[in-house]
Amino acid sequence: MKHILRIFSGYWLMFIILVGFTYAMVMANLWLPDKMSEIVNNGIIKQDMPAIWHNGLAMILVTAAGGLCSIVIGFLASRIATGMAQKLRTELFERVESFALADFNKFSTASLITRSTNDIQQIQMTSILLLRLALMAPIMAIGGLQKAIHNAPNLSWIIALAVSVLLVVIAILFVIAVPRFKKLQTLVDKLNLVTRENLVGLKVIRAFHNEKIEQKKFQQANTELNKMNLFVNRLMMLLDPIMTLVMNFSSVAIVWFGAHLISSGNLQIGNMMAFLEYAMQVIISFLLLSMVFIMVPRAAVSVKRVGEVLDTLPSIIDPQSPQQLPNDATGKIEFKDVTFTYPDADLPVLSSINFTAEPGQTTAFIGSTGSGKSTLINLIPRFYDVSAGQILLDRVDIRQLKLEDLYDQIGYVPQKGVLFSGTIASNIKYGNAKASQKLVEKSAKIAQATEFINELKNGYKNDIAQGGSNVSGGQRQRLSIARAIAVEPNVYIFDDSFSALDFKTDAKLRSALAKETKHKTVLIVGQRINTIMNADKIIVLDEGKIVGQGTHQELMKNCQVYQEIAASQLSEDDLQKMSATTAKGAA
Ligand SMILES: Nc1ncnc2c1ncn2[C@@H]1O[C@H](COP(=O)(O)OP(=O)(O)OP(=O)(O)O)[C@@H](O)[C@H]1O
Repeated sequence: MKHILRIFSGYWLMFIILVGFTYAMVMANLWLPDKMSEIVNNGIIKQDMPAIWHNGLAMILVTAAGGLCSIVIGFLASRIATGMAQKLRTELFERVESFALADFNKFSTASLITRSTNDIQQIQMTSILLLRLALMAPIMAIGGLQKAIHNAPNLSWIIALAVSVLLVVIAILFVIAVPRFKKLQTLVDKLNLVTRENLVGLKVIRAFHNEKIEQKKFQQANTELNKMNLFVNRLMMLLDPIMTLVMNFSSVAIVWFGAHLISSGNLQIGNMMAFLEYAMQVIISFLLLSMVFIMVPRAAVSVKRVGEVLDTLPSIIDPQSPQQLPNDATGKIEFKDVTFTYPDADLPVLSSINFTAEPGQTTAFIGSTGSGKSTLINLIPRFYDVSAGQILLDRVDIRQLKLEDLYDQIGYVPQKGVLFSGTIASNIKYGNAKASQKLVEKSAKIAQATEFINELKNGYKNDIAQGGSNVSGGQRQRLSIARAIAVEPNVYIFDDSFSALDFKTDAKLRSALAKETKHKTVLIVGQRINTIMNADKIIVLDEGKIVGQGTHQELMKNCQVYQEIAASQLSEDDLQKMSATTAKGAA
């Protein structure tokens, strides 16, 4: 709630104006029945035409003023509520953007989407309702009650009875509906999750012909949501006939008992008519107030869900007193006794990792799947922080650096090429907005992307669709590599980033890259030995531990895990050729 109040405080002036107009509108509405009473008592009964004209004209003017106030209230309420919703959405988006990967795991992606769309929509709708009704209803109820009692005190019990019946009905609805509101939002989350999974995995679903199963899953989530929506809406709809009944019975009772009072000379017709109107105003006010009471808990669920995201502080942030990298920073990376455990996991994925990646050298990582290669290199851009030990960049602990300074040093190429909607050029410049066209073209050239870019109708200005879906996997990888080169970093991280390239392109790219990265620190995760065997240093991982470090030749001699990987990937012929080369090198 503190976030809502904080954002709301920016609209205090509009709110004060809204309160003023609300007061004026209610006063206008409360003034009208008295005038009508005067028309009946003094104009119609006493046949005083000027009184009818005079009061009638005044009523028209006041009605027009009340209508005008209502329009202004509607306008201000919408401005405040939609402005608050926009601000909330922005804050939520910025907070989610600042999350470390560990923070994301606290919420599912689907839930984050529901929270920033559906939940905020819910808050917006309730805010409009609150601003329009929650202020008006109490003033109208109290004012109407006062006026009604003033006009016909003997009939006041009818209002008390009608309001009591309404309150009992609303209390029952409240108790049944409120717990369902929370469930409703969770079901929207679930539907989003199924939809998202289906859209992302569409190709796989088709290929395995699992449309029926997926449709069933979706149907189930959809039906559950539908049932809950139906239940809640039906419950709320009950209010309508009950309210009509209460209002009609109240009118009949007022006319019935009022007629008796009139015939006994204790009440004038005009006062009874005014009482009737005031009674309706009071009943409607209570009804509006109760609607607000029902809507508020529903929005409160959404406020809580949005608040949970806003209250989650990003776990990886700039240090309080950041250190500077030395002026002669070269991109040397040192892992010192690094251990890492994923949040919520029991056992470490990496333990006692010690190595140095020198500038001007390529350090490669190899190991069976799940041995921790990606996890290890993901620690360098601080996607996660180490659980123990230290990672140093040019002798400075990376946690002591400003995140911006750290990212400026790193050119990261993920396993799966990710592009953003825009153009080829905007994607290459993604990490370095100031990159000149010359640098963009040079980066594309090294990444072996020039050939296919030149074939495109608009070249570098060619559109890239959302997620890069209009380019092939290999082209996406090449553009991701160009994007990293355009940053001109000191440290390159390639997380198995060459897997979608054909043999010829791979060779050309590596040779061009070698020239560009001559003085840089290059870290490569590879699945296949022949893609990393020329590295200056190969680090062999097994179950999160380093089991070998050295060149290909050294490891072939003294690292059993490496030998096993080599035996499983290379033919007898290759191995013999390699050992001959090794022997020659040794001699
Ligand atoms: N977000 C995560 N939360 C919990 N455990 C994870 C997470 N990501 C990976 N792991 C676990 O950490 C271990 C190492 O995974 P990692 O992706 O680093 O291996 P890898 O060597 O890169 O594998 P591959 O070659 O298949 O990509 C695996 O057992 C994996 O299940």
